[in-house]
Amino acid sequence: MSSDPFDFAATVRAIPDYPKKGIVFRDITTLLGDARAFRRTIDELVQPWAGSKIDKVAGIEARGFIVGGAVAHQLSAGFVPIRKKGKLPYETVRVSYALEYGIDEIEMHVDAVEPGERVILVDDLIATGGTAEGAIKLLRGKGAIVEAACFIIDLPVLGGADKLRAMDVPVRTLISFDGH
Ligand SMILES: O=P(O)(O)OC[C@H]1O[C@H](OP(=O)(O)OP(=O)(O)O)[C@H](O)[C@@H]1O
Ligand SMILES: Nc1ncnc2[nH]cnc12
Repeated sequence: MSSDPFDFAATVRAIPDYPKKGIVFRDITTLLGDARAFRRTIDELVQPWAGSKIDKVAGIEARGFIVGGAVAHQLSAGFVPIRKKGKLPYETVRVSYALEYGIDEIEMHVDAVEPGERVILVDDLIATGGTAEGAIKLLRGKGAIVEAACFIIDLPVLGGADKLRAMDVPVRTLISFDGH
């Protein structure tokens, strides 16, 4: 991997007032569509674990599937989908998580991880951390060891990364944006 600095933030598109007024939506489709940026993003996210034994990568629906699938391939690990409720076909475990307004639920197949397996959680973005916190509860509930949580984008003003660190999960992010 080359060590020249790469401006990851410049490859993410900002959409003001989407999906509602006051939110600046951080659109990663521009990063994903740029072959060099996508490659560099995945290389950079996995860098601390290159060569170490990670059993599985868990990705959160929907954008976490794209990033997590690539990370799993890169680490020669299995992939575990964590989905919004009602989407997985087999028996699941389910957890509620806080949204900005209200609550929702995410699920994982009961047999997706084995006790003691080393897992990295991946999503495109961490905001309040509610979704990732729920995913960590699902993984730990089945005995997995959550080695780290990785996100392309952090919105630090919303405190999500600090929330995960308080759960003893190391957090890796590549870009920080002010505001939300
Ligand atoms: O840290 P949080 O406050 O929990 O927010 C972060 C989550 O929000 C976004 O997903 P979204 O819920 O919009 O779902 P989508 O990927 O299916 O569009 C993002 O991809 C994360 O999964
Ligand atoms: N500002 C934002 N941009 C993209 N996805 C998000 N999920 C939560 N906040 C977001």
